[in-house]
Amino acid sequence: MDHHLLKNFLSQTAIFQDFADEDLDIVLNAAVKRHLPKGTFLFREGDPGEAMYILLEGRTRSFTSDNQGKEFVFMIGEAGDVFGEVSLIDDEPRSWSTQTEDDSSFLMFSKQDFREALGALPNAKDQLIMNLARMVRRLSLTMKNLALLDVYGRVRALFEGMLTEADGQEMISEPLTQQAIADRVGSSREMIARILKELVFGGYIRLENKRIILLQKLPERF
Ligand SMILES: Nc1ncnc2c1ncn2[C@@H]1O[C@@H]2COP(=O)(O)O[C@H]2[C@H]1O
Repeated sequence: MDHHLLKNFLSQTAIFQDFADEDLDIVLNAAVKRHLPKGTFLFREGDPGEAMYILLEGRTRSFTSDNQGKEFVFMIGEAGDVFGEVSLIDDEPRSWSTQTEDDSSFLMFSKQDFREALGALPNAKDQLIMNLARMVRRLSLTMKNLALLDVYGRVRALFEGMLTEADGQEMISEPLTQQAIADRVGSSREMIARILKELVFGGYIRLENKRIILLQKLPERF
């Protein structure tokens, strides 16, 4: 992407959407473009925060894990999402790990450039606060689902948030393994295998190359 396309891209991200043209130049001049192959860690939970990233292309997975390797995936990041600003704001370690799911490219801002750009751009702080507010809301919803829904309810909420329409069919076009579903709802692969089997048996879904086709609305309860 050249400078003009990058500016256009930034102006459509949640964090830089209302920036004046010359402010976007300041932001871009502070950034370095990085390409990271699939499976690269942007950072690991507990690392010191050295940089902030904006995803240009590709996908990321943000998660926390225990020392047995069990993971809980908080979010799948897409183009325009921001990663790593929290540690640059509060100087505390990274709150979770983020890894690329595909070959991905980013704009990277070092801690120092991030702070200088913030100082030079009066509305940057407001936008960051808005972004933090979105994070809190997202986290509240995740907590609510974990606390109040059973595993089937969390699977249903996950699927409903991922459904898209293609060729007159509702489906989840992102290929999902049973383990990936388990990691996103805080359950085990075995439990997810059981739920999927019952949903197929009940005529609610069809599985096709790790993709899920919705045949009828998922039941409230299971
Ligand atoms: N609740 C959340 N919703 C979305 N993104 C988050 C949330 N919590 C943390 N992050 C992002 O994940 C990053 C992990 O490293 P940092 O703590 O530096 O900065 C964090 C944010 O960019």
